[in-house]
Amino acid sequence: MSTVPAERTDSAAPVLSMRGVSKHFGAVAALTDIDLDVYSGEVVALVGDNGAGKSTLVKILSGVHPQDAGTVTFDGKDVSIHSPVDALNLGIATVFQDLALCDNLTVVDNLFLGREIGALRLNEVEMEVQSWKLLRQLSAKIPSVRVAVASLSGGQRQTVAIARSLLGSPKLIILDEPTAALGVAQTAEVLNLVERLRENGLAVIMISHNMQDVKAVSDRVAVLRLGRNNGTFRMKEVTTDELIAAITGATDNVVTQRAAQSGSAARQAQAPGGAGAPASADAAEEGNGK
Ligand SMILES: Nc1ncnc2c1ncn2[C@@H]1O[C@H](COP(=O)(O)OP(=O)(O)OP(=O)(O)O)[C@@H](O)[C@H]1O
Repeated sequence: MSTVPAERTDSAAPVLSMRGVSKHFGAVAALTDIDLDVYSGEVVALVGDNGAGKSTLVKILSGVHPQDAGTVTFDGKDVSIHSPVDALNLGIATVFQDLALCDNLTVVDNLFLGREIGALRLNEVEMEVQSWKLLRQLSAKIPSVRVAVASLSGGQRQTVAIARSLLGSPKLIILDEPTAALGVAQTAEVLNLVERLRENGLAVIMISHNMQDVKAVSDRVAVLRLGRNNGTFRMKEVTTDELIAAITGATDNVVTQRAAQSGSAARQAQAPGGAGAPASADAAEEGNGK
């Protein structure tokens, strides 16, 4: 298994940087000491088994839950995200699985719900023009913006939800299982859309349980296991088996090796004579590729 962490070495700063982020729910440690970087113009898949902490991480970034510890840096500034409005104002948009669309309203109405154009009298024409502009930018296949969202396919509904999140001009868009429950053609449509987001320079975090989708569209993949980082990999350099091993814990990766090595170094240092601790610590540093 690859033990090289996929940290980027280019000079651009990440748009999102999380360091040491932890979150407890009572006695449950949902996240412990999480680090995550996401750059503009890249898609990072966030994967992990059920209960690994993916939703909790996303909820911290979208202002649903505050973290207990750690820092979040967004667009070069340390930020505190106390509410969904804070997240949106910063430029972090999240499309949750339920999509939060109103089925009985049209595509235009859903896109502009709560931010209608026109103070006293709605400017329907302008909203329709803006809707088509937005959907064209995403190469979206929507038959008409005047049909009720209820009549659209799952992929088209996902498209409308993503387009809606773009109206606030976010820098980071988080997609929570965007292809869950979609057929083959609709999945392809949504994955194309994710590529458009990347082409438009957005940073994208995509939660997914589907390794095919992850491989198809991600630049990097961050694995969570039991609420901790369990490796970040460049998509081109990792096999599906390696990813599954990191998700299930079937194979140790650099993070768990490092923790084990630090533990054994500490134990050796406490042993009579204490020999070996510095060498083990060095080995751990080398193993981390630093
Ligand atoms: N509001 C909450 N109250 C109590 N415990 C919670 C809460 N939200 C999450 N947890 C716990 O935190 C841990 C991480 O859950 P989380 O939903 O973040 O995982 P996940 O990776 O998104 O899982 P899934 O893929 O099943 O959605 C789990 O043990 C879960 O039971």
